[in-house]
Amino acid sequence: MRRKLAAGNWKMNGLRADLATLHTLAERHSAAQVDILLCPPATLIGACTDLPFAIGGQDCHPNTSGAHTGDISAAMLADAGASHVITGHSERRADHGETDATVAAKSQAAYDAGLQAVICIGETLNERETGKTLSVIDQQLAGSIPDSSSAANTIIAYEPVWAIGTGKVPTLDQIGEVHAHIRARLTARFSDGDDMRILYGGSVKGSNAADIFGVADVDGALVGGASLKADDFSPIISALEASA
Ligand SMILES: O=C(CO)COP(=O)(O)O
Repeated sequence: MRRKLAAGNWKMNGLRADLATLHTLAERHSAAQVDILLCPPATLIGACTDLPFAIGGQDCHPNTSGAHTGDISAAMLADAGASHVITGHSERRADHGETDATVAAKSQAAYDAGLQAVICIGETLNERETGKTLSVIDQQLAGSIPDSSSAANTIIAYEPVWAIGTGKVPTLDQIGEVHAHIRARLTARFSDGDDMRILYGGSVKGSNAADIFGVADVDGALVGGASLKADDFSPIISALEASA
């Protein structure tokens, strides 16, 4: 049985004053029947460790240490109190030229430091409109997920690039098609592939969460904008609990 997961990705947002949001969420959801993961900017990880949620980084370097100014290793995230790290987010693939091989190396670094990786994949609008969605997903799954992945160390996030921050959401049938495809690939490749969680991400809101969580093989959400405010994230967590 896969436990449902509500994950928030704060991206490059959040100052110490915004931690109040997380304390409000903690008051409302400390006894949640689902897992909750928050990925604040790295500067806030240390200030989040007293919260009743899992805490994650948003990126890590593939190497364990060294001359990489401005980068953060997986071991540093773990040392600061994180248990998870997002790898291969489309914003990093686009802004920093990360390839599938980079994402696989970062995910392996996460495992080596004892972190779970939330590995992101998803097609662009052009790829969807030209009928390439499933082949892009196949390529990303094959290239971004290390052979050492398991349900214990890996969560997959399907985030169509065109749905991120746009208010556009695939139809439920489109989400279902991609999640079923990912599930089939995971079970074919990994002995515990049926236990790996697959999150949907891209313009998830309180108003569409229940419908999305009703789709087969959607084990939760990776939420950007709507995770920044307690009043926006809270209904998503509640919808996930109701679907569990
Ligand atoms: O990129 C996302 C989460 O990683 C999704 O962002 P939005 O929820 O803001 O669309």
